[in-house]
Amino acid sequence: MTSGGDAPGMNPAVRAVVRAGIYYGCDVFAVYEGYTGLVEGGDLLKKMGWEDVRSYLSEGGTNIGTARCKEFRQREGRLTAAYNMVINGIDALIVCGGDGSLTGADLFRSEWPSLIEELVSSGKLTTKEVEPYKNLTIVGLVGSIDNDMSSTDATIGAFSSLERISEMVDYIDATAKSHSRAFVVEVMGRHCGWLGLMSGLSTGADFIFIPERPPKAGKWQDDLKKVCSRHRNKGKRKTTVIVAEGAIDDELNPITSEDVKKVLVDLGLDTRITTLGHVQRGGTAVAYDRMLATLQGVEAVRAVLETTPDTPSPMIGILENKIVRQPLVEAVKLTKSVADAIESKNFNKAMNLRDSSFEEAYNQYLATSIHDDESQLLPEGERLNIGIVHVGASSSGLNAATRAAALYCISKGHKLYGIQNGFSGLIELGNLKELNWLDVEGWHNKGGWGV
Ligand SMILES: Nc1ncnc2c1ncn2[C@@H]1O[C@H](COP(=O)(O)OP(=O)(O)O)[C@@H](O)[C@H]1O
Ligand SMILES: O=P(O)(O)OC[C@H]1O[C@](O)(COP(=O)(O)O)[C@@H](O)[C@@H]1O
Repeated sequence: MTSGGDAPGMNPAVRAVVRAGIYYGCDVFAVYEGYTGLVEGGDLLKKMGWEDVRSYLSEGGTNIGTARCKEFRQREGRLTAAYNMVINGIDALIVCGGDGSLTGADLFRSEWPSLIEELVSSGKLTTKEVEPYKNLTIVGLVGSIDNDMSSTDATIGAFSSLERISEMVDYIDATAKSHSRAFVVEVMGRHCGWLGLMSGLSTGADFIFIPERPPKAGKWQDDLKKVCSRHRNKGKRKTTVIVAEGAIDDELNPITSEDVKKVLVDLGLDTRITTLGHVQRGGTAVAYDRMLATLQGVEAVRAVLETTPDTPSPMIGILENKIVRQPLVEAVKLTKSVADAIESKNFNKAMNLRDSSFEEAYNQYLATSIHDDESQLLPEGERLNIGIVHVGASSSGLNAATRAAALYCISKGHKLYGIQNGFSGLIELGNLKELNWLDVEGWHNKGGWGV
């Protein structure tokens, strides 16, 4: 089943589950339209063959449909769902969705014995019919563009969405640069700032607003102006500000794209708002999500086969590039504690709870966007002259890495020299070029090596 908001990679996940299930000797059913499929049953439960998922790897959205199903939130709905599962011979459920869908799945599992009992006592099913269905096995796959689930580094769809946002900001940059305009780009993510942070990092945005690190109420307007005018004074022709849809200030007041636009207009910048909306969920999955969904889909089937009534429901995650099984309930609980930390204004805790690299990524974003010209500078004696050299075949990302290194060096007072012509540049004098702030402007998305 796919449930909640669709995400690129859900189809590859379904394909992997269907094929791995068949490979391991299971009968595999697709539950169409999320939990609605379980509640309504009938044609919405369909046995799948190997061929039924052909071409799913490269298709966006979810072909088996998804929904937000009110009935499943009620015990009555879950009772009908249990009935439909038993009469179709289904004894395990793999749910690909966000924390809501996985919470529902775990509740369903914990209630299962009492639901079965009720189906027998009400005469809908006989003791013999329910005999093989004493327990329900649940496995969670996290499909969401928001990357808001704790205990996993990436959710299925998040990197595709990030890619889409970065592409769209690149497109917007053309107009921004041509007209010397400012753009406020609003991105999705519900209450999670991962898409906002990572797209800020990937597009070299001048400023970002994310819920986990809210700016000071009543002061952020001046800070935004300071940073944007500093960048303009350095010769930058465009201004990009990313606003996560859940952005707030440290008093928990929402910060909207309109609020941000007003500040930029006040600064004298010709400003437009682009709300990216559902293009962020559209299109085919990037290779990373296809790979993640496939590896995790296979692992989900294995987990179904290995789970016993005593094992906590697993959620399939990825940690430091390894596919892992995590206790689903714990992961959901941890995810909810981020929202609680924000609610109680404990923003440091919220940053730490996100995932191991969230805070680090935020600091690296700051280091490469130079929010402050002076405060990071090291004393004269500690400043270095550093060379950066590229040797071997060029690959994408070299300029982005050089830009990041240069901006970091500048913020600390080091000098970064680009060395031309590989190692031979070290031998021949005159191949050094000091990289200044404006030299690396726009290198976050330029191919080749600008040095
Ligand atoms: N606490 C719950 N109990 C039962 N079902 C739930 C619960 N939370 C969510 N669901 C089911 O999962 C569906 C998707 O949840 P939702 O929160 O909208 O999306 P997501 O899974 O992306 O977080 C809901 O429409 C509902 O059918
Ligand atoms: O498509 P809808 O119903 O307008 O929902 C929009 C929400 O869904 C998302 O795109 C994905 O969220 P979920 O994965 O939790 O469903 C959020 O970023 C956004 O807030």
